[in-house]
Amino acid sequence: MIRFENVGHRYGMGPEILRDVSFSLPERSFQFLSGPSGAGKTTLLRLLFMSLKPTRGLITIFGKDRSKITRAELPLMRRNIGVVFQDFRLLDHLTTYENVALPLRVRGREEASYRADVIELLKWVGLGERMHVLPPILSGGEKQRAAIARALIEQPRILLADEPTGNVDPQLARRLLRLLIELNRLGTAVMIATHDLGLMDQVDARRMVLSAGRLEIYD
Ligand SMILES: Nc1ncnc2c1ncn2[C@@H]1O[C@H](COP(=O)(O)OP(=O)(O)OP(=O)(O)O)[C@@H](O)[C@H]1O
Repeated sequence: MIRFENVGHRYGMGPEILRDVSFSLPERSFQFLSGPSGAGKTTLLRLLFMSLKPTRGLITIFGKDRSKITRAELPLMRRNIGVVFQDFRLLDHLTTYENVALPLRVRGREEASYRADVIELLKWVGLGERMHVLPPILSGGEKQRAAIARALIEQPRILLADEPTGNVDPQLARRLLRLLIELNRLGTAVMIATHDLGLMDQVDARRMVLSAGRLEIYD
């Protein structure tokens, strides 16, 4: 589904942050991405989401050469990639329901065509009772689940989550992890970037570890 071959990245004239990174992400796979702070996890996620271009190497995303994907093609390609950012990026003036529905609204879909899907997804992440609340009133864990629902509303083939359990207590972190495992069971590939060793120990999944710009994979 996605392949990196000898990918390197540097910001401007700075040092190479990622070096000779090679891996493939199969359909329906589940993996953790870890490594010390500053190791390049967010950079790797940005390359996957196509918000950065690699400075060298080859990336193939859904069968297409990344270097040949035009700006005009990006929105359509990105519908296959759900992202949960570290800071959630929910819009405070929209309700939870409206935040989750936003990607569809932006695309010009009629509300009647998606309303039931948004409600079902909100119930699935456990926010059925919170859908008319504004994000500033949600708890950290509820915001996290709202961000996950928004990332999933277009039924992406892969979900990328950057430190999804960074701001929640261990019990909530376990619940979120169960949600992501269930999502994976239903067919979506999942990549979780995290420092949290305790979280990784709860699942027997592939570990991709970045250190000093290089990637080691433990299957
Ligand atoms: N836009 C940028 N311009 C220049 N340097 C950057 C930029 N973004 C990140 N870096 C540098 O690239 C390196 C890797 O950063 P990145 O955010 O990918 O690491 P990370 O593993 O996600 O870290 P953390 O776990 O702390 O979030 C760091 O040294 C960082 O300072």
